[in-house]
Amino acid sequence: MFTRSLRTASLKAPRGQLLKAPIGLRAYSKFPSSDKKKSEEKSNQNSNDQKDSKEQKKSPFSKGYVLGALGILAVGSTVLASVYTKHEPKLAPEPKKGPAFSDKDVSVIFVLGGPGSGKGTQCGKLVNEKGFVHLSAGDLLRAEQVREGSLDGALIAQCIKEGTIVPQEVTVRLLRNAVADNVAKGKNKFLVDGFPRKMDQALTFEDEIVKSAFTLFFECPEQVMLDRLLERGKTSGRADDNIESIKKRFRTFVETSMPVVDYFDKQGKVVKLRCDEPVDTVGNRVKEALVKRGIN
Ligand SMILES: Nc1ncnc2c1ncn2[C@@H]1O[C@H](COP(=O)(O)OP(=O)(O)OP(=O)(O)O)[C@@H](O)[C@H]1O
Ligand SMILES: O=c1ccn([C@@H]2O[C@H](COP(=O)(O)O)[C@@H](O)[C@H]2O)c(=O)[nH]1
Repeated sequence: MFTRSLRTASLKAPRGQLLKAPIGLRAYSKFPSSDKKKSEEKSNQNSNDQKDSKEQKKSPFSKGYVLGALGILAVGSTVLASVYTKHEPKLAPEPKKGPAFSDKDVSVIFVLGGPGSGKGTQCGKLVNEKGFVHLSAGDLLRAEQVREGSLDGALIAQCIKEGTIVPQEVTVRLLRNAVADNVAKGKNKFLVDGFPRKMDQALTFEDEIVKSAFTLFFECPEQVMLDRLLERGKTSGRADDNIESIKKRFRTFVETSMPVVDYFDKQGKVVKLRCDEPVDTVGNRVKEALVKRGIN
C-alpha cells in the first residue's frame, strides 16, 4: 500500500483535486476530496465494475476462460510429455568399429629402441632385402612439420626439440594414411619404426588400424647411443641431435616408451636384440629373429 501511494506522489496536483491516475492508484490516493465527489466517484466505479463483469461473461476471451484454457493446456501437455518420454527409443551404444585392416592381410612389426640404437639403419636393410615398407614415425612427423598448410608444424617442431611425444592424434593420423596408401598399392608388410612411443598410441593403433604381429626391440647402452647421435648430429641437420635434446629424449624413452615395450612383452610379443655391434652383425640377428617368427 505504501509503495502504491509513493507511486502517485510524482503526479503533482493542487490540494483536493482528483488525480487522473489509474483506478488502482486512485484507491490509495492520499489527497482529500469532498464527500459528493467521493460518492460520485464510487457510483462511477460501481457502474464500471458491473460493465466489466457483464463483458467478462460475454467474451470468450475473458480472464476466466483464458485461465481455464491455459490450465487445460498445461495439464494436457504434461501428460503427453510423460507418455512420449516413456516410449522414446533409447540410444543404442555405438558399435565398436575394430581395426581398419585384418592382421591376416596386413602385417605390422613395431621397431622400438632408444634414440640412436640403430632402428632406422636396420629397417633400411630389411626394405632392400625383404621387401618391407618402412614407415618411420619420426620421418612422417618431420615431413608434416614442414608441409605447407600443416596446422601441426609448430607443435611438432617443439615436441621434437624437447624430446617429448607429439599428441597421438597427429602421429596416428599420419600412419593411418601411410598404411592405407601402401595397402592401396598392394603392399602389406610394414616396419613401423619409432612407434608406438606411448601407451595411448599403442592402443589406438591396434584398435583402429591393425594389430601388430610383434615388436623388435633394440637394446643398446646409453653411452653407445649418445656417441652415435653426437656423431650423426655433425651432418644430420636434425634439431634434436644435440646434447640437450638427446638427454631429454633418453628420459622420455625410459619413462614413456619403455612401458609400451613392457606391455607387449607381457603378451609374449617382443623380440629383444643387442645392437651395440657392427651394422651387419646386428642385421643378421634381425633376420634370424624374423625367421623364427615365420618371416623369410
Ligand atoms: N650397429 C651400428 N654400429 C655403429 N653405428 C651405427 C650402428 N647402427 C647405426 N649406426 C649409426 O648410428 C646413428 C643412429 O642410427 P639410426 O639413425 O639408425 O638410429 P635410430 O635408432 O633410428 O635413431 P633415432 O631414433 O634417433 O632416429 C647413425 O649415424 C647410424 O649410421
Ligand atoms: O611416435 C612418435 C615418434 C616420434 N616422435 C617425435 O619425433 C622425435 C624424433 O623421432 P625419431 O624416431 O628419433 O626420428 C621424437 O623424439 C619425438 O619428439 C613422436 O612424438 N611420436
